[in-house]
Amino acid sequence: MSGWQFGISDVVDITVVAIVVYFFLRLIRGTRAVQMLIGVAMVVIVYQMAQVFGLFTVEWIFGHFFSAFMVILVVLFQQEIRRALVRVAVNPLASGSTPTVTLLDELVESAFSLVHRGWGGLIVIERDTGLRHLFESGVEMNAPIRPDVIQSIFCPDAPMHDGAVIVCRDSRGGRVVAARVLLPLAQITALPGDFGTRHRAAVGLSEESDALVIVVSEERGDVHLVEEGALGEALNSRELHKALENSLSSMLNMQGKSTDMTGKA
Ligand SMILES: Nc1ncnc2c1ncn2[C@@H]1O[C@H](COP(=O)(O)OP(=O)(O)OP(=O)(O)O)[C@@H](O)[C@H]1O
Repeated sequence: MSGWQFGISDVVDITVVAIVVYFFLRLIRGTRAVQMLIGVAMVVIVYQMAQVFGLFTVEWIFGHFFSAFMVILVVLFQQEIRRALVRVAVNPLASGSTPTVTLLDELVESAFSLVHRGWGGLIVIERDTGLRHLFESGVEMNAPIRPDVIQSIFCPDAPMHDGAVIVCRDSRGGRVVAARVLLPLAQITALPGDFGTRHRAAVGLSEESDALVIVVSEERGDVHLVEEGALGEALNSRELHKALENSLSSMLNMQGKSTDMTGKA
């Protein structure tokens, strides 16, 4: 013990482990992975006790269980691992542009133009997590984000009204870069029973990425903003504008950029 030295590399070591544990716990908080983790912990405890008390057969069985442990962990936590990797693989170009007042206005007007027509819609706003892998399920396009464009996509008679549109920010505000995109669905238990697949798709994508999703309900005629796997309250246009502004400016994490969004000098 006397020869033990605590150096800068130990501080870095402990800090990195603490950060990894913190993000892991944050990632699995409130998910079924917590129950699975408790189950795994119980198996480990039983194995340790079998070793201490010399229970040969139990130790043998659990020893074989642990030889396949890594495979079991990957299978059990595949959803969480996928979500973590997608979040780590952030899009380095996405945060290069500022959401302008025009983008916020256009998003809000587009969503409520669907409400006024009694149509449903899903508008995904890409943030740091790249969503290009989802484009394959839909149709790539390059159109300005405007109420008439969004209406022409989500009109129930239009061939591309099913699925979601994806909006990317650019120097002029934002562009619709894909339509008719299929999103991953959240677990059926993630939402109250009166919400259907449109809302489940919004929650599903926001569980595995940092995208913001505006859901316009065809049935109820209300608008929700979905972020980090949580479906917020129904919002009016002012509330939606405020919520988008908050979420997009917190993503940029730069005070000065909110000036651009509000348009105030
Ligand atoms: N995986 C998915 N990805 C993207 N969009 C989807 C997905 N699944 C369903 N949708 C969209 O949701 C529509 C069906 O919505 P549904 O009525 O089942 O859900 P809902 O949540 O009750 O919505 P609403 O309140 O608008 O009725 C489909 O026509 C399709 O456009």
